[in-house]
Amino acid sequence: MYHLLKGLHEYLTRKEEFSIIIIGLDGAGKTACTTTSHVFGRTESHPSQTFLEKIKTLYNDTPGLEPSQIGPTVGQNIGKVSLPSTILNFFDLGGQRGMRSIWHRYYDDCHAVVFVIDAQDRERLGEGWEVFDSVLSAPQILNVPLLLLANKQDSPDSLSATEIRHDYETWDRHRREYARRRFGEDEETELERRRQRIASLDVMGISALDGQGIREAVDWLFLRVQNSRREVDDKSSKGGW
Ligand SMILES: Nc1nc2c(ncn2[C@@H]2O[C@H](COP(=O)(O)OP(=O)(O)OP(=O)(O)O)[C@@H](O)[C@H]2O)c(=O)[nH]1
Ligand SMILES: [Mg+2]
Repeated sequence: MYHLLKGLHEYLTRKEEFSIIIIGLDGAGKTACTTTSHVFGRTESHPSQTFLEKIKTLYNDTPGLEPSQIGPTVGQNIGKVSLPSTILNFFDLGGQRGMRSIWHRYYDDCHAVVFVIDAQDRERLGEGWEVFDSVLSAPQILNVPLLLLANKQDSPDSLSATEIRHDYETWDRHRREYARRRFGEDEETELERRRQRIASLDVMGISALDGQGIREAVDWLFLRVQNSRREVDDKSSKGGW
């Protein structure tokens, strides 16, 4: 009887779990972790305090670390945020060039993607957009909620979320014009698909250091993963798959 009641209680109070990956160029400010980094079985520790640590600090009451303790992520950092009905599992992936090739391994199982851009580093925006563009076009995550975060809003040199969106759209227009001159017209369906993806893209300004915008970003993720789960459930109950 005890086991039956325990099982029933666990069933009724169980939380839905979602996986969210945090990606972007090295130095964008994704990390924030005292958690361990797992590199194909090896375990290393890279303490730092930025986006992920700020989330953990705000939601889990764990204190963040000093910025001086930040180190580049090798592999991944993991953060778990427990909300009343939901658990969000964040996977912060290393953004150095050699690390980016592992991102796609997470695509199949993630429920949302966060791409962090350093809004104060104008020199690396172009490199950031090239990488962002390849993420945007990855077939496994075409229908997965995607949030672009313009980090480092505490810095007076930072571009705002609106300016960051504009910069990406300008970069994208130039890229398409260049490709058209070199290779001819893009396929219409591909163009339309990209247009829709970019039009529905949400861009938010945050500061991982002082915390501005972090709660709004987590709220956005919470709502979007719930909604896309509901859409999937609706489709499968209607035999849509
Ligand atoms: N001013 C300011 N600096 C920040 C912010 N977030 C991160 N930084 C700084 O940016 C640098 C890089 O931060 P990380 O969190 O290590 O960057 P990352 O994106 O995890 O980099 P990789 O692990 O190499 O992919 C550190 O020196 C941070 O202190 C922010 O919101 N504002
Ligand atoms: Mg990192």
